[in-house]
Amino acid sequence: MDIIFHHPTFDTQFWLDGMQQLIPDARVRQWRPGDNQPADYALVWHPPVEMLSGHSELKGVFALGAGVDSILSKLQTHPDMLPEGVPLFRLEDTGMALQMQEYAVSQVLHWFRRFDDYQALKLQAKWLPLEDYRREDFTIGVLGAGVLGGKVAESLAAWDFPVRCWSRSKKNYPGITSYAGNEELSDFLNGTRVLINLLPNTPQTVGIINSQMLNQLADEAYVMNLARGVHLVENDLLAALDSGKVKAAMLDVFAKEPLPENSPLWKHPRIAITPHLAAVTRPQEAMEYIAKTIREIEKGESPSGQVSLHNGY
Ligand SMILES: NC(=O)c1ccc[n+]([C@@H]2O[C@H](COP(=O)([O-])OP(=O)(O)OC[C@H]3O[C@@H](n4cnc5c(N)ncnc54)[C@H](O)[C@@H]3O)[C@@H](O)[C@H]2O)c1
Ligand SMILES: O=C(O)[C@H](O)CO
Repeated sequence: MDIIFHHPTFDTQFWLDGMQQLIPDARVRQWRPGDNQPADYALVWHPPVEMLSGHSELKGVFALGAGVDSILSKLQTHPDMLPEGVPLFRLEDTGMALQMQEYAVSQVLHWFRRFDDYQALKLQAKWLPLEDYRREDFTIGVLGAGVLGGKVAESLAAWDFPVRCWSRSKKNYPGITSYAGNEELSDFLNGTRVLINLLPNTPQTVGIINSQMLNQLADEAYVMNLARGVHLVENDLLAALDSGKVKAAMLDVFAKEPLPENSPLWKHPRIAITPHLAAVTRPQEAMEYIAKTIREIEKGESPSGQVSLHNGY
C-alpha cells in the first residue's frame, strides 16, 4: 500500500514516521511536485491540484483538519482535482472536541461571572460588586450540532446552563433542546443569550451571523465564532456591539486570516481575539484515526468521516 502526504506547515517527517509505525507494511512518502506515481491513500492540506488529479486509483483522500471548505472551494475551480468516486474523509474529533470544550466553557464562564465587567472596573480602580447573572437568563445556543458542536453543547449543559442547538436534522443530546432547519431558526435564536458558532462553511451558512440573526438574540447577547470567519458579517457585529444588542464577542476565525492590522476588530474593547486555534489537529490522534479508517476501507467497510460533496461538509 502506498500513502502520500502533503501539508504546507506540519512536520512532514513526524507524520511519515508516525503513519509508517501505525501501518508497517505501507510505503509512506512525502508527495513532491512531479511525483506522478500511483498511491492508495493521500493525506493532505491545501493539496496542489496535480497531487490528486487523474489519480482515480486512490481509495481515499484524508483532509488533515475538520473543515474541508478549502478543499471543496478549490474543487469549484478545479473539478478534476478529486477524481470521480474517490472518497474524501475529514478529521472527526481526533482531540479537537476537548479543545473546543475548553475554549467555549472557559469563555462562557468568564462572561457569566462578569469578569469582563470587573476587568473594566479594575481599570478604573473601582470596587463595585455587580448583580449576579442568573443561569435562567443565560441560555446558550450552539449553531451546528455535529461532532464538535454536540460536545460543546454537552459540556455546557453539564455546567447547568440551559442549552439548545441548531442543525440540519434533530439531535437527541440529553438535556439539550434541539432545533432543526431554517423553519426553526427563529425559535432557536429567540431567547438565546450566548451564541456559539460551530457550523461548517457551505453556501448555505456563509454570512449567517448577520444583523437579522443578531437582532433576534436576547438583549446583551454574547457571540463566539469558532467555525469560520465567513460565517460572520463583521460590520453587522460591530453595529450590534455599538447599539448594545451584543455585549461582547470572542472570535477565533476571520474572513481574512491573519486578521489585517488595520481591522477595527483588534481595537474594539468588547471583542476578544485568538488566532484560529480553538481546536488544532493533534497529530497522534489524527494518525490513529486515519490508520483505523484505512484498515476499515481495506476490509470493505464504510467508515465514518466521509465528506458529502453534495452537502458540502
Ligand atoms: N476554529 C478552529 O480551530 C476549528 C477547528 C476545527 C473545526 N472548526 C470548524 O468547525 C466546523 C464544525 O466541525 P464538526 O466536526 O463539528 O462538523 P460536523 O460536520 O460534525 O457538524 C456540522 C453541523 O452543522 C450542521 N449544519 C450544516 N449545515 C447546516 C445548515 N445549512 N443548517 C443547519 N445546520 C447545518 C450539521 O447538521 C451538523 O450538526 C468545521 O467545519 C470547521 O469549519 C474550526
Ligand atoms: O478545520 C479545522 O480543522 C481547523 O479550523 C483548521 O483549519
